[in-house]
Amino acid sequence: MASSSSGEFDLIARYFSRPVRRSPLGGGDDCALLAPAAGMQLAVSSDMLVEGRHFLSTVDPASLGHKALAVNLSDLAACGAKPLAFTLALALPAMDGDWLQRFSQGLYALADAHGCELVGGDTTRGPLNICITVFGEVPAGQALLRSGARAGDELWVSGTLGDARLALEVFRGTAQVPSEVFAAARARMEGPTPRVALGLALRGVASSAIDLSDGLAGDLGHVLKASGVGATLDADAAAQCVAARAQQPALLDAAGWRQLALAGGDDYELAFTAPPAAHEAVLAAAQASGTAATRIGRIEAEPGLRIVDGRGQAIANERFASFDHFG
Ligand SMILES: Nc1ncnc2c1ncn2[C@@H]1O[C@H](COP(=O)(O)OP(=O)(O)O)[C@@H](O)[C@H]1O
Ligand SMILES: Cc1ncc(C[n+]2csc(CCOP(=O)(O)OP(=O)(O)O)c2C)c(N)n1
Ligand SMILES: [Mg+2]
Repeated sequence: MASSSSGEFDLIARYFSRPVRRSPLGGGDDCALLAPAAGMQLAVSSDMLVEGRHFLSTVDPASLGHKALAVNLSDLAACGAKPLAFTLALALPAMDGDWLQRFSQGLYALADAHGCELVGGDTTRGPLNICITVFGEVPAGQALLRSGARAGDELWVSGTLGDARLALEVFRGTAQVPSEVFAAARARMEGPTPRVALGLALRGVASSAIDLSDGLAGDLGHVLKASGVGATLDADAAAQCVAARAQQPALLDAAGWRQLALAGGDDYELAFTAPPAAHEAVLAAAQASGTAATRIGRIEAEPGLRIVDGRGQAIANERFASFDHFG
């Protein structure tokens, strides 16, 4: 009907209709048109954020706009793909101009930072739900895959781990931390930084990569399975990557820090493998992209994930369960 239609299309025109420059056709027609450069493959990935499951109803809409795109760009980063464009499918409980203004601000700020254009989407009324599909490009045959890890490779992780989970536990009332620790952890939970530059720099260097959303131990399992290999993971090396630990070392015991790092979730860092001969090239890629890279283990021929402490002793009595929507 005309009245509800004009509301819907007015909303799209007002908040989600900037002109596109890099794509032949953006929103407004039945399809958008993309034109990846010659010799490039399209990398495509979707991730959805659902209120109450992926974010709290109290989150700043600008942060939500940022995070909805960030978790998707993180998948492009894991493939070594350069962001091109994205679509936005949105279910909204009501037309709230202030909310939309702030959401689109956060969304476009990250999109602009990566030269990634909004080229279309869908808008309906319903429980708050945001689904983005990103499109990137990567030279044919050069995408970083989960299946490329080989025995003898070093295992690396970017950035920091576990801080988003720490903030979530504070929100849930199950952890208490000093206010400056909470502020930093909350920034990681609500505003993850997709490691796009690192992913690009790792093309031709890393043998495999994955982005970390459900938790390091579980996500690493996908790489091991896809590659037909196993690994030894130094849980204490990974636990050194929790930023809150540097701020407040006595907040948790060693097992607590390991739990955050290996089973926290919501990290949006890259775990990747590379042959030892590429060790210096990995460090150079990390430096060139302004991202920390920490070596946390080694790939082995024997299948399975062996989790050890800093002295190489097996950790048998700790469970590192990853996030599972139906687990
Ligand atoms: N509903 C679906 N239909 C088809 N493929 C799906 C669906 N849900 C997930 N997948 C695929 O399953 C794989 C694992 O999904 P997921 O764990 O969400 O990956 P990621 O952590 O990279 O977002 C991905 O390759 C994804 O494309
Ligand atoms: C309110 C709330 N509850 C729980 C979490 C933690 N959390 C929700 S989904 C998720 C895993 C990642 O989400 P998923 O949909 O599995 O992303 P994908 O693996 O597909 O990238 C985590 C750690 C959160 N961020 N906010
Ligand atoms: Mg997904």
